[in-house]
Amino acid sequence: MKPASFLTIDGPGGVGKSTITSAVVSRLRAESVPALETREPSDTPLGRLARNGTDDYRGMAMACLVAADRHQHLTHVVRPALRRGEVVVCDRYIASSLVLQGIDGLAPETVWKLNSHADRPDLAVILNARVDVLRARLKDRGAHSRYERENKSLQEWVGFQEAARFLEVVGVRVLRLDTAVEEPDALARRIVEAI
Ligand SMILES: Nc1ncnc2c1ncn2[C@@H]1O[C@H](COP(=O)(O)OP(=O)(O)OP(=O)(O)O)[C@@H](O)[C@H]1O
Ligand SMILES: Cc1cn([C@H]2C[C@H](O)[C@@H](COP(=O)(O)O)O2)c(=O)[nH]c1=O
Repeated sequence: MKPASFLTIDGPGGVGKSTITSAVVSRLRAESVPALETREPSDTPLGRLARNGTDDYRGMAMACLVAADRHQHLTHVVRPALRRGEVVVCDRYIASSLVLQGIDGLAPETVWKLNSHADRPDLAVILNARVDVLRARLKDRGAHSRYERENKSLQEWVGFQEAARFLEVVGVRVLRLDTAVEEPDALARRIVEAI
């Protein structure tokens, strides 16, 4: 199997995506593997509009906004880094669209079609954790968005299990990890081993 160079990390709000993305990148760099840490929505004006706009944009409008940002991100950040030979580790990608835009009422097939020109990850990591753990982490840390404020942890927990199956059916390699039972460093080690 070819080593994964485009790695995405998705899962419910508060599951530990940002923590584990950083831990994976640190571990890769410690092993002298050049790695880029990035995220979606991206840190561009379009990405900021999506990240800060979850109260203003819903359904198809939000799905199009995050898909447009995804293309901007792929063109200006992800593909150039891959061409330089870096491993790209992206906090949130298409699985988040399948689940969150799904919660807004879109069918997975619609979201997938909208993202049909977006690069497929070499490895899609899907993090999950028991709903009580997700809720406790969000309560401690505070909500980042409408999805987290509206107490959607159960829907996200189910949604990411379904998204993992959907991605496997369309041929994406998926790694499922439970962040309620392992510490971030142990999870990062398992992800780097899977690369
Ligand atoms: N494996 C883990 N074990 C214990 N606590 C964790 C673990 N991973 C993350 N946490 C804690 O859970 C909280 C949420 O983590 P983090 O912000 O990385 O989640 P996230 O999935 O990126 O959230 P969001 O979707 O809101 O961006 C943080 O306080 C973090 O320290
Ligand atoms: C990639 C992606 C993101 N979103 C939304 C979900 C959140 O409200 C923000 C991201 O913020 P977080 O701190 O990472 O939780 O963007 C979305 O709705 N769909 C997507 O595909």
